[in-house]
Amino acid sequence: GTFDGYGGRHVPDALEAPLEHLANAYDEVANTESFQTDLRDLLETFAGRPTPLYHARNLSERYGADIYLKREDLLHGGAHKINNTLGQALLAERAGKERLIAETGAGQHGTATAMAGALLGLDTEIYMGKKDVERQKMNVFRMRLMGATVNEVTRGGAGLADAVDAALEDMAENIEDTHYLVGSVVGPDPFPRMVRDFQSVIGEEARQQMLDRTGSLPDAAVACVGGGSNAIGLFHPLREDDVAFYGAEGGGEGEGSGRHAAPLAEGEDEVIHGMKTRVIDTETEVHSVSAGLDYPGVGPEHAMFRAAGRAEYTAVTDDEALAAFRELAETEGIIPALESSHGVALAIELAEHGEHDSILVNLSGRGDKDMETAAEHFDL
Ligand SMILES: CC/C=C(/N=C/c1c(COP(=O)(O)O)cnc(C)c1O)C(=O)O
Repeated sequence: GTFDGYGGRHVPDALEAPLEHLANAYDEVANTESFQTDLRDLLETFAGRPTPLYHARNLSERYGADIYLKREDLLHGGAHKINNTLGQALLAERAGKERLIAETGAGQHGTATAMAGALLGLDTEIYMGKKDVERQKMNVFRMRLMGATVNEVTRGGAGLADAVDAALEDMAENIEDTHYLVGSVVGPDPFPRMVRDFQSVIGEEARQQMLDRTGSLPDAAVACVGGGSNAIGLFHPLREDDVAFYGAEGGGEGEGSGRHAAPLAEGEDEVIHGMKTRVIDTETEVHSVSAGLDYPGVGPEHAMFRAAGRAEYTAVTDDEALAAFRELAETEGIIPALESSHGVALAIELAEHGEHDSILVNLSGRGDKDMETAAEHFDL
């Protein structure tokens, strides 16, 4: 489970065996007809797949390029996270686990985990930084409404990385009856490749939809990058194609500000949360206006793509993301999540510079959860 030296399983010995067991269980079950049938049925009838590929005509006209949006914002729960939580929860159920735990920042992964837990009758506990509990209140309420316990994490920076730490500790203590449903392509093997496989439904659908709609593949694929799961889900099925990849990271308050969440564009090679990957440096304070990008590390497959020059990663600042958030709302009547707004901002920049004629953007989630934050920035 490595990606050209990135990834791996950098964990205490006590976790080696349980993770090897999970990896074997995944490899055995994931490709069986029965598992795929159950997962496909839930993705269709519970989550609402396939998601539309929307041609954003107004935005395309404004910038002189064909911009297509993959509408993961229309999924049940409002983001791509449900693709992964249904897959992992089905695995956990088959493994006889009685309890799900998860980390969350934007509360979308926490909500999607609570949905899967309620659906399959599994006890669910979500670890969420105090800072994020306060800025994603609607999602905290939704999780509790579905019977999940939301455990407010106050250690460290009370953010997403601290929630991951707390969840990893819980996993180590309760491995017998508990599955840690990791919310992005991060953590020790098998999590990055397992989450990638569950999110690849995005790129598989979008690839076929582009061919059916336009007769060809897009010149470029663009997605925001927090842990990296919606981006890798779009990129991975296209990795052999002649399609340029652009990842938009949380540039926070900008280069030199010392406050960002852009490990690929501005970090260094390090180990974090059981994986060798790119991490922001120790002098930088992890920050993003969007809770879902507010994480100091990133999936190892992206570190590999960056090192191989297969993808280009750009730090998109809070202000640039907020501007794109508002522009999409006004231009297309679609309110994106603040996370997804980073990808929209990068797509607009690419279109403006005339680098590509057709650009496919992953709209990873909707902005309902961000209304309070947006109201602090826009006096409407
Ligand atoms: C797992 C922690 C990340 C969360 N969300 C991340 C997120 C992201 C970034 O996560 P990745 O796709 O894994 O990079 C993008 N779009 C939306 C709508 C998100 O909610 C969460 O807790 O909901």
